[in-house]
Amino acid sequence: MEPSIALHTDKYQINMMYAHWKMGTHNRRAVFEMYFRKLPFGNGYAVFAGLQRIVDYILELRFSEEELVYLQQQEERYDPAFIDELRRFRFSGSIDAVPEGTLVFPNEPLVRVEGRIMEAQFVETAILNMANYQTLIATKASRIKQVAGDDTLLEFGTRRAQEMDAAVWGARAAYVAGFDATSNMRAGLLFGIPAKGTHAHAWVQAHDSELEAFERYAEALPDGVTLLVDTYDTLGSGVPHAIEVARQLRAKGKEMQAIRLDSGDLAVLSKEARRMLDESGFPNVRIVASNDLDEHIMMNLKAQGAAINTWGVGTQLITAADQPSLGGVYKLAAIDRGKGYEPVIKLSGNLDKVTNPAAKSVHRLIDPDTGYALGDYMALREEDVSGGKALKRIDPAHPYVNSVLSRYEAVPLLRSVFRDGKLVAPLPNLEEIRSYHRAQLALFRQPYLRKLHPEPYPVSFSKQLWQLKTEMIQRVQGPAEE
Ligand SMILES: Nc1ncnc2c1ncn2[C@@H]1O[C@H](COP(=O)(O)OP(=O)(O)OP(=O)(O)O)[C@@H](O)[C@H]1O
Ligand SMILES: O=P(O)(O)OC[C@H]1O[C@H](OP(=O)(O)OP(=O)(O)O)[C@H](O)[C@@H]1O
Ligand SMILES: O=C(O)c1cccnc1
Repeated sequence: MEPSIALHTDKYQINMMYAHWKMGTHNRRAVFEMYFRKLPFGNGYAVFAGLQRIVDYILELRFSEEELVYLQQQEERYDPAFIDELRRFRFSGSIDAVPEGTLVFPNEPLVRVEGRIMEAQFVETAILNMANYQTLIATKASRIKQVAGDDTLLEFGTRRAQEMDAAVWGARAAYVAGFDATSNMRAGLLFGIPAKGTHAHAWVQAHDSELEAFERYAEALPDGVTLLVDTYDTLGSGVPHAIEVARQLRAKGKEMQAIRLDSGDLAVLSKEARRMLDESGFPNVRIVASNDLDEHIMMNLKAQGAAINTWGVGTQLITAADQPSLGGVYKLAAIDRGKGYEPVIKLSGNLDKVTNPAAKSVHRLIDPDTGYALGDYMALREEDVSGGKALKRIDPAHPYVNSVLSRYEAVPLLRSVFRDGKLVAPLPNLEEIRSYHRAQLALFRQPYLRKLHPEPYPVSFSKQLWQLKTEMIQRVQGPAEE
């Protein structure tokens, strides 16, 4: 039994919603922004993903009778009139977000939610849940894609994924970042991702001999068959038997597509298998490799001259094994308590955790001569950044480092998704997102993209944003003593 998704939230959101309602402040307008503070995997960029699911969630957001009954049973003993308020609850606010597939950087607002505080606060948990996971997996997939280059990438992670949602949305995030197909049929059906598969060791084990298993498989699925050759002895029996079946197929006018290696030294085995296939007249039979692969092992295998054309990547990708979470946060930036928006700030002993006040914009500044991105620029939302006037750029970590830029094109990263509860326009489809992502990569010089020790990409503040932040910090802290 799956109730609706409205209670996919932390209880404290309901409690804050209730307290606002009780105090009569629930209709105050507020602006929240989602961002992350630190890039995952030591990468130089992240790939934003998760917006499609956020949009689906917002469109569906309403409390079912079952959920309302459950709320009434809580120890908080919410007022029945509040339960009635929730019965009418719909998201009526506005959302601006960075398109999926965009390369994004620390501290930039990626999703901005504006509306009645009881709505804008409430959606925090679900938005973070979706954007954090999908952005993490898209970023991991992008690193793997960098190593794979033009080789084919298959997403094999479902069996090791953190349950069903992670499997399908992770498969989608991987596809956004350049994977070519997934083994998950449901992801194929839901999102139109090409679905591909070979066979398991069990198929071979279920027959009296490996050759018989291969023959039967090729008989059943003669078009584009891939045979798993490592059940018993990869070079001693698996590859020779696959070659024999490739010959039988050719006699019937068909071509075997590939063999798959799933254990042992993938460099040595792939090179030797390649030689055997080539010498037998099958230079077009591809070699698929799998076995706990990630971008590091793949790079190593390439350095060893492995003859692998297709990479099946599961566990390490779908669980983001080397960094299993992205620390995206959702923070209040401004609130209207009756006199228009007031910016708010949160201080912290940890300076990285001090928030950036006010509703903000973020623009990508492009060099009109080269077409390359020069840096991103965060400003107050009402500042005009498009006008082509000289921009003073302040490095927020080192404010004494500032520069003025006069020749640039400014591309706003946040695009309108919902206005007053209505979806502004349909989101791009998955193929459009993939090609947009490729175009995004092409905007960046290689030093920002390299996997190891990338050059930090500059994200600067406008003078007004910097002044507001410093003034607010001083105001909250009080005057410094001499
Ligand atoms: N030439 C290579 N260089 C670096 N890493 C490799 C090489 N060949 C395989 N690997 C990786 O090393 C790890 C080896 O795993 P392990 O030795 O446990 O596999 P295996 O014993 O051969 O196979 P399995 O345990 O699945 O039967 C895997 O992650 C694999 O992708
Ligand atoms: O290794 P991954 O990147 O997660 O890719 C998926 C793995 O799933 C299958 O293995 P299986 O579940 O049969 O387990 P095993 O090969 O590890 O024994 C397949 O043979 C791959 O090795
Ligand atoms: O199709 C395959 O070869 C496959 C699918 C999922 C996991 N491992 C392998």
